[in-house]
Amino acid sequence: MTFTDQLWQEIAPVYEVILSHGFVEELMAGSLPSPTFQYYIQQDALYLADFSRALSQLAARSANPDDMLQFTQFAQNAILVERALHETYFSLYAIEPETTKMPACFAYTNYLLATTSLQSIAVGAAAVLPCFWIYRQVGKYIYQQAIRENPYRAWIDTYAGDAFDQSVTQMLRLTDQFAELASPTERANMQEAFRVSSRLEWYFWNDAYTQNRWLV
Ligand SMILES: Cc1ncc(CN)c(N)n1
Repeated sequence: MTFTDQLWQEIAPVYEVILSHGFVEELMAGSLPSPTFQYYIQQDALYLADFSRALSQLAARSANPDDMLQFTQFAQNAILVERALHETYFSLYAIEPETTKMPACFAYTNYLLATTSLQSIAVGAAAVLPCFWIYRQVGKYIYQQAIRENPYRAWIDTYAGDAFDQSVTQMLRLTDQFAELASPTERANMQEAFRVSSRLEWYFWNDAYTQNRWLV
């Protein structure tokens, strides 16, 4: 069993509650209210800018030029590919970008930036891995079940598509390589980082579903 297989096994319960979350179920059925999706897409635009920054930090800190190139490509795609998806929905709904990060987005982006700048590259890679892997799995799961005329079809096709699939496979390979070189303590820190980000993925969808705002 690879290291990343072990990571997935540990967060399997988190993945199960993500799949049964109202946001994912309603997105799949095409019945998710558009204000819920608008909140999500506005927060996600803020998230992606920092996600890309976190990947750029991993690129800058890489000793190996191939790793540097790989992280740079991931950082670029987060802006180019996923932003194009966002722009589709921004113009469809005629909404403006949001400037305030709500609690889950705030927690998640700060966690990614802190981890990729202050921890080892291996731990930083484990922290960003759920952003790739969980989205691919959720995308494929929804793709298999969703009706064709789904208003969220562009979102579904992006995350269930081949291009995203390939980047996830590359990210998994990189993480397994880092784990091979890591000490037992560092591997434990990688597991913890993967767990925390996986939980924050759930919170991100939950904030959108509940339209959560700062209460104080
Ligand atoms: C919150 C979140 N996590 C992951 C992804 C996919 N990169 C995303 N767009 N947004």
